[in-house]
Formats: sequence, C-alpha cells, structure tokens
Amino acid sequence: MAALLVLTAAGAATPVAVAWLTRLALNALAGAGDTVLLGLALGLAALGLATAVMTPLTTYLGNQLDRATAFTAVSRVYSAVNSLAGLSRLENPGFQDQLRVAQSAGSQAVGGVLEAGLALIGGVLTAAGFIGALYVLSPAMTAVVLLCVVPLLVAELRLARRRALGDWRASVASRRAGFYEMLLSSLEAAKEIRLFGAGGFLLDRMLAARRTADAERRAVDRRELLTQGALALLAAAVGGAGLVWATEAAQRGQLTVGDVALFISAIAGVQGALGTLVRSVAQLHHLLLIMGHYQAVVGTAPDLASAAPPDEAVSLPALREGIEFRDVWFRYDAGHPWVLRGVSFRIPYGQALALVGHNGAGKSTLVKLLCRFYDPTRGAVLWDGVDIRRVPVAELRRRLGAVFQDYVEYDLTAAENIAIGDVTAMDDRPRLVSAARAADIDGVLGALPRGYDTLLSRLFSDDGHDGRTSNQAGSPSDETGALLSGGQWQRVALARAFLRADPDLLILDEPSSGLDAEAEHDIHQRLTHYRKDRTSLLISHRLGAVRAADRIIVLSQGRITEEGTHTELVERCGTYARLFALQARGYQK
Ligand SMILES: Nc1ncnc2c1ncn2[C@@H]1O[C@H](COP(=O)(O)OP(=O)(O)OP(=O)(O)O)[C@@H](O)[C@H]1O
Repeated sequence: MAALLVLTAAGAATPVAVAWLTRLALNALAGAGDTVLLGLALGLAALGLATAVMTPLTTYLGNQLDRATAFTAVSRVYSAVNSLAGLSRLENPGFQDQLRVAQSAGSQAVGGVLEAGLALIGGVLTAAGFIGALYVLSPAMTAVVLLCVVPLLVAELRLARRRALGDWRASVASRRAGFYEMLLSSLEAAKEIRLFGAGGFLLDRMLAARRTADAERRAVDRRELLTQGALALLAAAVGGAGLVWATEAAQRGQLTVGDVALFISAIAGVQGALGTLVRSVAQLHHLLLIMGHYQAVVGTAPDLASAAPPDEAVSLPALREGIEFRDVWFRYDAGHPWVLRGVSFRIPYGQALALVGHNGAGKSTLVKLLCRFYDPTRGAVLWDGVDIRRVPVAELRRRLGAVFQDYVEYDLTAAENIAIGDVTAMDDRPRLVSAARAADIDGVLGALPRGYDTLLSRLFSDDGHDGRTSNQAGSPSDETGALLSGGQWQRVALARAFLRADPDLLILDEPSSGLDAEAEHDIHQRLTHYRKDRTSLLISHRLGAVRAADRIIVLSQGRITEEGTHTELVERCGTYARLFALQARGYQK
C-alpha cells in the first residue's frame, strides 16, 4: 500500500513534469541551441524510462494488494459467519442477501475501494500539477478552466449517485437471476424440473430478471451518455477557445512555442485528470455502498444473547437428572405467530422421550431450542436445573448427539463424511469404521473403489479433491466419486451421530425416513439398543417407531395435548390413538 502510494504520487507527477520539460526544451530549441537542451532531453528520456518501469510495477503491486485485501476480507466474512452460534441470522432472508453481497464485496470491493482511492489521489495530484502549470501561463485561462470544472464535478457526482443506485437495483435482479441459473443447473432440482417440465418457466424467470437488471443499467448508461456528451462538448469548447487564445497570444509574442505546447498539454491534462478523479469518486460511491453490507456482516452482533456475563457462565456437568422445558413460548420474531405456546415437559435422565405431531406442529423448532440454535422467547430450557443460556454454547453442544431430518450429504470422502461428527476422529480409522458398523453401512463403504477414501460427490471428481491435480480433469474414470442411495446416505448420517462418544442426550429427528421397511426395522433395533440407558429424544411420524419410547408427547399447534406411554395414550383414545390406528390399519389393508 505504501509503495503504491509512492508510485501513484510519482505517476501523477510524471505527465506534469514531462509537459514542463517539453516546454523548456521547445523554448531552448526555438532560442537556437543550448547545452541545457541535452540535459532536458536526458531528463525527458529518464522520465520515459521511469514511466516504463512504474507502469508494470504499479500493476503488479495493485494485483498483490487486491489478493491481500480479498484474502483478509473473505476470511473476516467467513469468520464472522462461523462465529454465529445460533440460526436466527442465517435463517433470515435479509441477512442471507446481505451475506451474498458481502461475499462479493470481500473478494472485489475492498480492493476496489483502495484502487479507486489511489486513483482519486493520483487524479487530484495530476490536476493540481497541471492547474499550477496553467496558472503560470494564464491566470485568467486557469479561472475559466476551473469554472468549467464546477458543473462537471456537480453533474458527475450526481451521475455517480444515480449509477450507484442503478447498480444496486441491478445487482438485486442479478442475484435473483443467479438463483434461477443455479436451479437450472442444479443436480438436486434436475429430476423435478424435468419431470414437471418447469425448465421453461425457470428459464423465463431467469431471463426476465436479467432483462430487469439490463434495463436498470441501460437507464443509467443513457443518462451517462447525455450528461457526459454535454460535458465533453463543454470541455472541447473550453479547450478549443484556449487553443485559439494561446495561438493568438503566441503571435503577439506573449507566449513562446514551449508555452503553447505546455498550454495544450495542461488543458488536456487537467481535463483528463479531472475525468479520472470524478470516475474514481463515482466508483468509490458505489463500492462504499457495497462495503456497507460487508461491514454489517463483519461487525454483526452475536445472535445468541448470553443470559449470564461471561465470568458467571457455569460449566456444564454430565447430565444426571434430566432436561426440562419450563413454560417455553417461542416465535421466530415479533412479526411471526407463536410456534410454541407454553410447552412444559421433562426428559428424565436415561429415558427415551418421543415427540409426535402433525406437520408444522413445532417439533423441529423444539429441537432447535434444545440445541440452542435459538433461545426461548419466554420460559427456559433447563439442564439438571441449570438454564442452558448460562452455559457456554459449545460445551452444551459437545454433550449432544443428533441426526437431523435434513442431514447433509457432504462432498467429501466417506471417511470424512463420518468424521464430521467429531473432527478429532478424522485420522482415527478404527473409530470411523466402528461407527459405520453401528449404522450398518460399513460393508457398502468398504466396497467402494477406494474404500473409505472414496469421494462421495456428484460435483467433484475423486482425483485432485485434496489439491492434487488430475491429468484429465473431469474425465469419467474409475476414480470418479461414488454416489450413494438416499437410505445409504441416511446410514452415513447415523454413523456420524454414533461417532460422538457417549452423548448425554441423543436427538433423533426422523432418523429412518429414507429407509426401506427392513432397513428401518433394523435401524430402529440398533437405535433402541444404542439409546438403551441413554437420554434421548426421538421425533418420528412413524408411530410404530416411537411406541418403544418411555414416554410420548403429542404436540399440536405449539401445545402439548397428550402425554403418556404408548399404552396409556392408546387407552385415552385421543389424537395419538387415532393416528396410530390409522397407520396400523394402513399397514394391514
Ligand atoms: N426459520 C423460520 N422462520 C419462521 N418460521 C419458521 C421457521 N422455521 C419454521 N417456522 C414455522 O414454525 C412452525 C413449526 O415448524 P417446525 O419445523 O418446527 O414443525 P415440525 O413439527 O417439525 O413439522 P414437520 O413435521 O413438517 O417437520 C411452522 O409453521 C413453520 O412455518
């Protein structure tokens, strides 16, 4: 940055110095030979050499600065995102949008701001140099040029604001277009889009979003064309009038040949430098708008308030009594309806609690509170009587094991896919294999082309995923990553959960939805065995799977409507009994 500043100052001074030396050289020539002339020619040659060296050096340093700032900015954006312990920001569309802008700001805008800032400094210095030169020749002409600059600056700054706004609106439409582009090429959506014939619809939407973005940019371009056309005419008129004046003044003997040459250079130089200056201001305006989003993401406040000051945070002992939801009310934010309305229940230590209820009843939300992805709006979740808000969140999560409904299929190797469950086991192959064995996926993974080291990916080929390069990148070969079926992936997700050594609480949110009947039975046997004497919370729409739980809770519209063992609930002839009978009949028909 310091070197670039020096180069910018030197680069800005060079054209002024060249114009001045040229003036002296021409005057010397006209004054019939002088030994000074050789010195001036050498000076001009030296300036030419300096420019030759400075230009590539400036480019090199600029690129270096770009890389350094992009690296720092990207690392800050992702560190900020990674430091969010909860989900409220990430599940907020406004934040997601801001994040997408911040990501591009991180890689481009931060460097851009520095570049535009340097260009601005360069523009100011060159303009000042040429204005000084012009003043020596004609204070009156300098005043005329400066007066012409005022409307130029005002018009260009207004244009810059309009461009910033237009670019912003266009970028919103462009991001929308990007979303449709992603859908059109995504593997996940490919089946549905093709079967439902929705491709044309998405393509139209994508093109419409692009048209909106283009129309915004075109509107700005038109305005720019008119404004800059008028300004260019004004500049040309001032330049032309100056030239006529200078020629006349030279004829009258008021100016020398060198003065005329300097005058021509100075007029062009002032106008060129001011153009650069104004363009950099416009660019800065736009980039700073984007940088605002970058700053908002990087400086985002923690999304989980700590109920206790850090020095009062208590450490979390192993679970001994149980977990309690005490009159928990929750809504995603003040504008949303209540999702949980005064929920109270206990999961006693060593027992299995099952949670059932219709779609949207609030089951997954309850799990989010248990994992402290959100805090209750009212009420509390207690771990052996301690409010979990008083415990460091990482400590709480270390004690949980979970299989989520929407588990993730990572584009990593089979071993890494399991090790995500506990990254300390990344190089501990026996532990990974034993977790895979517990989920009964060991045989499938072991039989893959590279065994546990096979990449489970549809996006990357197996060679080069760890930085190695491939001879024939992208060519299908036996090194291409393996694809698993939905049920096999679910077992990998189970193995991931089994990797956590002895979790205090095991959360299973629809752990067998993708499995065939036999596999489901087998997995539930394994889970029942694994859960034995462990505290666990099981969520499932398949009531056959939850009947073995010690207690069952029925959640309906955010309230607990029934609670008891399977037998008790069947005898009560309520919602659970009705749903159970419905499912049982469905199987028997
Ligand atoms: N991030 C969110 N922001 C706003 N509302 C949400 C959010 N997540 C869920 N909801 C709403 O909360 C309610 C409960 O959703 P939840 O996912 O907890 O239900 P569920 O019982 O797990 O349903 P399912 O059986 O379909 O998985 C729903 O009305 C849903 O629209």
